[in-house]
Amino acid sequence: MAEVPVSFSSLILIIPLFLLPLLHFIVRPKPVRIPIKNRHVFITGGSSGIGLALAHLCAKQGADVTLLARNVAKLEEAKHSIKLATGRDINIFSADVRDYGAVKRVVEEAGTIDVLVCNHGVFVPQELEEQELEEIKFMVDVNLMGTFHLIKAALPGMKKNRAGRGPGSIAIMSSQAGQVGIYGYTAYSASKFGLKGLAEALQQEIIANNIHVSLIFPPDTETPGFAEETKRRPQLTSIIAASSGAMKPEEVAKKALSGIQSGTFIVPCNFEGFLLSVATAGLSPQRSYLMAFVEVITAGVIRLAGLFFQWNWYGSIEKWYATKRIS
Ligand SMILES: NC(=O)C1=CN([C@@H]2O[C@H](COP(=O)(O)OP(=O)(O)OC[C@H]3O[C@@H](n4cnc5c(N)ncnc54)[C@H](OP(=O)(O)O)[C@@H]3O)[C@@H](O)[C@H]2O)C=CC1
Ligand SMILES: CCCCCCCCCCCCCCCC(=O)[C@@H](N)CO
Repeated sequence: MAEVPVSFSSLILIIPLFLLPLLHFIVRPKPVRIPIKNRHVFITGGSSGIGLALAHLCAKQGADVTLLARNVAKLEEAKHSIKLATGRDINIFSADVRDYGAVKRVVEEAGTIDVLVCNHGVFVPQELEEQELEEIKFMVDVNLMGTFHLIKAALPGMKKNRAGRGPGSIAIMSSQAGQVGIYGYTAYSASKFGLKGLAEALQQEIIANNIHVSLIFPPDTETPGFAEETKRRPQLTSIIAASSGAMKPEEVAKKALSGIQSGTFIVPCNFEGFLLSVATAGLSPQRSYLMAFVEVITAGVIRLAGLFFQWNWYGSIEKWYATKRIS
C-alpha cells in the first residue's frame, strides 16, 4: 500500500486550517465593542501624562469625562485645557486613592460610570536594599490598594445600572514592568504584577454583568511623572528599560483607548510590548482568535527570544558591577 506523503508544506497549511476554526470557537470571553461617545468615562490620574492624554481623547470622541487626582490646581488646568481643545466641560474631583472613604464619596457624586480607567500611579525606582520601607509601601498602597479602592467603590453602581447602558469597562494601567521584573523596580513591579492577578480574577467575576476588563502595559512614556523618575533612576534600570522604545503619552492613550473599545484584556502599546504580551500570555483570557493563533504557534520561539533578552540584561548587570568594582 502506498504511503500518504505528508510533506512539510502541507502541514503548514493543515495546522492553521484546523487550528483557526478551533480557536475561533473556544476563545473566551467572546468579542465585544465598547462605545465611548456619550458615555461616562472616569479617569484617575487624569490631570497629568497618560491619563490627561486619554481624557483629551475621550472628550474629543464625545464622552462625559470625570477626572480624579489629588492636586486641585493641576485638575483645574486639565479641565481648562480640555475645554479649550474640545469645547466640552468635564467634572473634576480631588481625592487620594489611598483614602477609601474619599474615593467612595467621589464615585457616588460622579454618577454611574460606564468606563472606569484606573490610571493613577507612582513610581520611585531604587534597589530594594536602598529603598525605605515607607516608599515601598507608598507604591503598593497607591498603585495596588488604590485600584482596589476604586473598583470596590465603583462596581456596585456599574453593575446595578448596567441594563440599558451597554457594555461597561474597567481599564487598569499597568506597565511593561508589570509583565517582567526589572532591576530597580522591586516595589513598582510587585505593585503592577499584583494588578494582573486582580484583573484576571475580576474579569471572571464581572463578565456576567457585561463589564469587560482591560490591562494596559505601556513602556517608558514621556510624562511629567517620568521626567521626575529619571532624575533618580538607577543606571541599570534605564539600560534594561531601554529594551523597549519610549513613547509619547498621546500615543499610549490612543493604544489604550482602542484596547478598551475592543474589550482587549492584555493591551500592549508598542512592538516590544506586543512581543511581551505574547511571551507572558500565560492563562490570561484572549478574545481574538488571531492573537490566540499567534500565541500558540510562537510559544517556543518567543520563549527563546525572552531567554535572549535575559542573557542580554544579565550581561549588562555583570558589566556594570565589574566596572563599579574597578572604579
Ligand atoms: N510614564 C511612564 O514611563 C509609564 C507610566 N506607567 C503608568 O501609567 C500611569 C500614569 O503615569 P504617568 O502619566 O507617567 O504619571 P504622572 O506622574 O504624569 O501622573 C500621575 C497621575 O496620577 C495622579 N495620582 C498620583 N498619586 C495619586 C493618588 N494617591 N491619588 C490620586 N491620584 C494620584 C496624579 O495627580 P496628583 O499627583 O495630583 O494626585 C497624576 O494625575 C501610572 O499608573 C504609571 O505607573 C506605565 C508605564 C510607563
Ligand atoms: C520576547 C520578549 C520581548 C521582550 C521585550 C522586553 C522589553 C522589556 C522592557 C521593560 C521596560 C519597562 C519600562 C517600565 C516603564 C515604567 O513603568 C516606568 N517608567 C515607570 O512609569
